[in-house]
Amino acid sequence: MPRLALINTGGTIASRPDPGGAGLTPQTPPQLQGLPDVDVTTFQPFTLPSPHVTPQHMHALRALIEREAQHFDGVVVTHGTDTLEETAFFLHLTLGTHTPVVLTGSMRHAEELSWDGPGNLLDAAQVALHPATQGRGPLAVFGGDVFDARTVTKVHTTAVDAFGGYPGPIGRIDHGPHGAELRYFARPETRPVFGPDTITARVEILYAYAGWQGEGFAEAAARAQGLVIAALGTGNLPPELLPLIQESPVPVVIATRTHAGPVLPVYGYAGGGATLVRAGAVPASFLNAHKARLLLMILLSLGAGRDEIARVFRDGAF
Ligand SMILES: NC(=O)C[C@H](N)C(=O)O
Repeated sequence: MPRLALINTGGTIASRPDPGGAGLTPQTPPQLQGLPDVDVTTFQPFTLPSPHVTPQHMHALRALIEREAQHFDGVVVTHGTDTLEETAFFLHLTLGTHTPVVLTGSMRHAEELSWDGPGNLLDAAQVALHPATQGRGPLAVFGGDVFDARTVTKVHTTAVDAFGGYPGPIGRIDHGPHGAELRYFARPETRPVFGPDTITARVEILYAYAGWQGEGFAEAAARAQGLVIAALGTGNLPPELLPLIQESPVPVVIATRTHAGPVLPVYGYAGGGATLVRAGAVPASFLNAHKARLLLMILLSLGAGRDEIARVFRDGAF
């Protein structure tokens, strides 16, 4: 019998209206239905709405998976959708296990007619136990789409089809006359594994906008060990930011607030991406700001200096 570890962490997939409370809260972990021939062992490291999940929770989840995965053929993590992509990417960066790990959740709760928890959980379990999932690192499964942890992102606040991210899913699971059919559109890749003992570094994100004069930059640079800026377009900023980045006491990574495409240092006007890179900033490649933050936190927690940080982001070594 295939053995599956089901790790429940909270989110809407575990939520119901709180009697006497203000709204939904995580209460009851979901149960896997539809796979009677699978031996399921359940873990519950925490029960949180995902806006309460921190990198320390991700680190604890990683330790649990590293410890337990060897006893299982697949691991499914149920998680709130708001920060699911951050936990998925943290696990992508830090998990060394070869056992497939799949994250899923739901957009509707168990008392709604459109409850999408059981279907997503079944899909996630079938993906995790499928031989073609071997060697792919942590994945996210939602609405039948299978996503890479590096690119997956929540693209809708309420739709059941809430996950996307350029360039889209790397696989698809459907249920045909012969049962589950899983297809991948890309081959597995090897990836480096980063293994910090603890997550000690503080990294903050600043969000750029037309007319930003750098408000908040100095304060953030004084209390953090690294900064990520969700910049404009290909990674450009208003001119007032250029001297701040030049003199920044901490590494600055430039991501984009645009929803797809790389950060590319092409513009040479003050604050243009080429001038920011010349001033020492590091382009985040295709990572969104909150994933770039996790990578920077992990690198800083491992003691990486500016050159090593720049190399990892530049080479896409993640
Ligand atoms: N659909 C969800 O799971 C959203 C919820 N707020 C959470 O992330 O915990």
